[in-house]
Amino acid sequence: MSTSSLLQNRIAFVGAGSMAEAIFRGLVEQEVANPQHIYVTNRSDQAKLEAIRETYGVQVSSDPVTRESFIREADIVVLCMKPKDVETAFRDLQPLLNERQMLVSVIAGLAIPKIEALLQTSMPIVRTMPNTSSTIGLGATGISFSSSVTEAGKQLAIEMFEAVGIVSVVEESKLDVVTGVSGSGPAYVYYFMEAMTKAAVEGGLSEEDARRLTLQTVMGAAHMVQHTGEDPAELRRKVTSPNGTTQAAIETLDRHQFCEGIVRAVFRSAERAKEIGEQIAAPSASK
Ligand SMILES: NC(=O)C1=CN([C@@H]2O[C@H](COP(=O)(O)OP(=O)(O)OC[C@H]3O[C@@H](n4cnc5c(N)ncnc54)[C@H](OP(=O)(O)O)[C@@H]3O)[C@@H](O)[C@H]2O)C=CC1
Ligand SMILES: O=C(O)[C@@H]1CCC=N1
Repeated sequence: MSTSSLLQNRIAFVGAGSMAEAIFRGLVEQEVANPQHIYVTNRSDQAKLEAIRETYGVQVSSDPVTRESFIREADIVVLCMKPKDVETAFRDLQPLLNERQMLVSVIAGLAIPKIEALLQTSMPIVRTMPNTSSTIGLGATGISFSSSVTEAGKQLAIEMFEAVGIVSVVEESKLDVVTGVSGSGPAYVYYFMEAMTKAAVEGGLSEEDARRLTLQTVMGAAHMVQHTGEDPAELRRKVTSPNGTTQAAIETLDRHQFCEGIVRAVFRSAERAKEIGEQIAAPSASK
């Protein structure tokens, strides 16, 4: 029997896409929240909501009246829409919110002061950057808090994201870097896997062998870092015999600026998060 304090809370998800589903799935499967106290709403995709209700036993609605009462009654409101939909969504949300509620945002780049300005509120706000691996409980989430979040509120938010993986509490100014590292990060690993598989097939392996060998290599390497506690650099050294095959491969990666490419990608993602946040209009510009 779970003793989670989240169990006492009503949680409304505004947006029912991949990030929202990853989070409420974790809450339901880990039994840290009561499915009957989880409300899921979206803009228009009723079929998606029905599928969610059937799968997770949570309450769903895109009917405006029910949706409004879900949000008004919630203790925690989780903002899970795309940045491009923020202005419209926030306009509808603003009259439904009150200062005893806590807001949790997963929206890339959208800073806490901007959320406060758009919603004209000083209610407690938790800004997060999760990733899609939360779907299978292996998420990595960066989290930060507005000054009005209480210690109990912080614990609730941490508990929410620990239900789907690990959590690092960081200063808000660091959340864009978190976006570059772990928010977008799964895509870099998938891209690397695509390249490995392509090379394997070009080298004459079957698609199936190429995929199996690539997957096990990535999983094995990640588990080695976790289980041995050794630095990736040290583990790499153990694979790399002097003047052997791995050394030849790493030298080739270096000639193609592999490391620099990754570093630049992380910072470009972080920069893009900031741009996206800045492009969401301030209240005066949206009127
Ligand atoms: N995907 C990722 O890897 C990550 C995403 N994020 C952030 O998570 C957020 C959501 O991304 P993701 O889940 O991928 O997006 P999806 O497109 O999968 O889902 C977006 C959801 O928002 C709903 N929505 C749109 N407008 C409104 C509105 N006005 N009111 C209520 N609901 C609305 C959509 O409803 P409908 O379908 O009915 O239109 C849909 O359910 C983004 O802000 C993104 O920056 C953060 C970390 C990682
Ligand atoms: O690509 C994006 O904008 C979102 C945010 C982090 C991961 N995906």
